[in-house]
Amino acid sequence: MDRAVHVLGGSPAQRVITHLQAGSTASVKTVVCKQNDFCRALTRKARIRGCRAAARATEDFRPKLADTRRASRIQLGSTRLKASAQEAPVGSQGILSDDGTCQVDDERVGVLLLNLGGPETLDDVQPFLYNLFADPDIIRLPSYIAFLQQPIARLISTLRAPKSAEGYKAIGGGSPLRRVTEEQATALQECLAELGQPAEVFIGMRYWNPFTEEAVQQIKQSRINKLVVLPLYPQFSISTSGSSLRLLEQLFKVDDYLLTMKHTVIPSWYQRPGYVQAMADMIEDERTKFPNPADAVIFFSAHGVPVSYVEEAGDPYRQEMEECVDLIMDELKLRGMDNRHTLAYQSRVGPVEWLKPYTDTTIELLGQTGVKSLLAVPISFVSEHIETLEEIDMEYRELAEESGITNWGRVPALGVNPVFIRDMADAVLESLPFVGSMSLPSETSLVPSGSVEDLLAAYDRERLELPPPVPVWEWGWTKSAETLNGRIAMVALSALLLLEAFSGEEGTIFRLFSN
Ligand SMILES: C=CC1=C(C)c2cc3[nH]c(cc4nc(cc5[nH]c(cc1n2)c(C)c5CCC(=O)O)C(CCC(=O)O)=C4C)c(C)c3C=C
Ligand SMILES: [Fe+2]
Repeated sequence: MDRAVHVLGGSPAQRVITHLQAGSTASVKTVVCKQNDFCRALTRKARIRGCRAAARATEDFRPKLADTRRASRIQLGSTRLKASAQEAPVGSQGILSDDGTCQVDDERVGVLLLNLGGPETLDDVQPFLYNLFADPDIIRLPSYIAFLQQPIARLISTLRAPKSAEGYKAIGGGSPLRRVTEEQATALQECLAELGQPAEVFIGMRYWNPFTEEAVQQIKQSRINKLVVLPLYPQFSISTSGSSLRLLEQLFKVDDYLLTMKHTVIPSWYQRPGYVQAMADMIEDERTKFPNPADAVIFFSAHGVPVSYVEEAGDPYRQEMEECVDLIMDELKLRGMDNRHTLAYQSRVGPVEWLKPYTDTTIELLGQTGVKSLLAVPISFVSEHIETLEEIDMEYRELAEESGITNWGRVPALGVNPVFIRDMADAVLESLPFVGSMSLPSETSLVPSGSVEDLLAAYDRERLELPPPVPVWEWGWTKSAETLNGRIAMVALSALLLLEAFSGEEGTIFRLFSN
């Protein structure tokens, strides 16, 4: 079958040569290259192969590349070398024949699991926190004080580290996130193989080992040419999947191999039937452990985000979370369980307002209103971690008991639950037809104006055929007075933090961040 080939530049000679070496027929129409030797190599290779038309066509275009290191899009002439874009990954094997056709084969599928990462030892806690707070998607500073991001991250991570370390100590001295994510990767890889789709599964953590940068190197080494990016967060948030995708975008933008690799993103998957079913199964199991299961309040506790993310920046997190809870409750109702339920947000950090209701105040309130049985369901994450093992199992359980709740239960995180893993494998299989390389010339930013819609569009040209895009979030200043007030507060906060840091006294800000 003839397939259109689009070759993007970079490490150019090698690419074209690889492209010309094996395989069979496809046609090449457009070549985007960064450097002149790309064209030179193409010419040489075409000559060696006796492909005169191709040699002439590429030679003709060489002068256009002279004096420029910027990418250029070159139409190679429709009759000699035909190509339309976005179908053949660089690195795929192909041969260019005299009529300018070249076939592409050798599919190497990869799945990149994105996750947060967590400190593995107590010594890792402060540097892990530094990486987290240095992320502009976690602490969003106005552009004119963006240069303070790193000093602020250093300060807050130092202030918070003792409290965080206490939590990690209580759960065995480190986060289980890496181990669980590795188990999930292995299970997913095995499941995909069983389903007849061999794929290599990689892990890219945002703030700790194994870092996303390493995953990306492994993807290159494995010469993956079809990549499915799967953030391990069921619901999308700017602060989690958004941040990881933004980092990935930066890494892709500066790497020619990755820039042209076919890939797609599954931005969120809270609505997938397998995930909903797996959650309902786990809730059903734990519910039966209560003396009177029908009385247990099903208490969904999600990791919070600052309210400004949702109300100013358009983060779809709260909406996706509420829909997710509704879907799980619908499933439980279908199974004959009509328990009362509630959703609250935990783990707030720092002095700003976070999504409400807060988990702690809701537990107290439920206790005050006479609730005796409570089943906690961690909803925003699929692995055990500090927020489930320490915050829910220890802090909130204690608070529940103090509030008069006598029967406590907690649904485990999904981990390698087979229904869940199978659903993730299905999600990968379903996304494969949408895998396509990026269409944008490499000098253009892949995230043109920081909107998530554009970000996803850049990652997946077929996005519109996938479930509807998440709403746009805006960067920088907006005109609303509230935003302005928020920004001013942030500047004031930064100033206070610096003042406290220099004075060496523990003031309000210290207490806010270290609690
Ligand atoms: C959906 C999940 C998560 C969202 C949303 C999220 C936002 C978010 N988190 C912080 C600050 C911290 N998070 C920390 C740990 C942590 N966060 C998540 C998940 C989400 N975070 C997980 C799974 C973990 C635990 C990882 C582990 O080690 O087990 C921490 C460190 C722990 C602590 O000190 O409490 C901080 C700090 C912010 C500011 C934020 C949104 C802006
Ligand atoms: Fe967090």
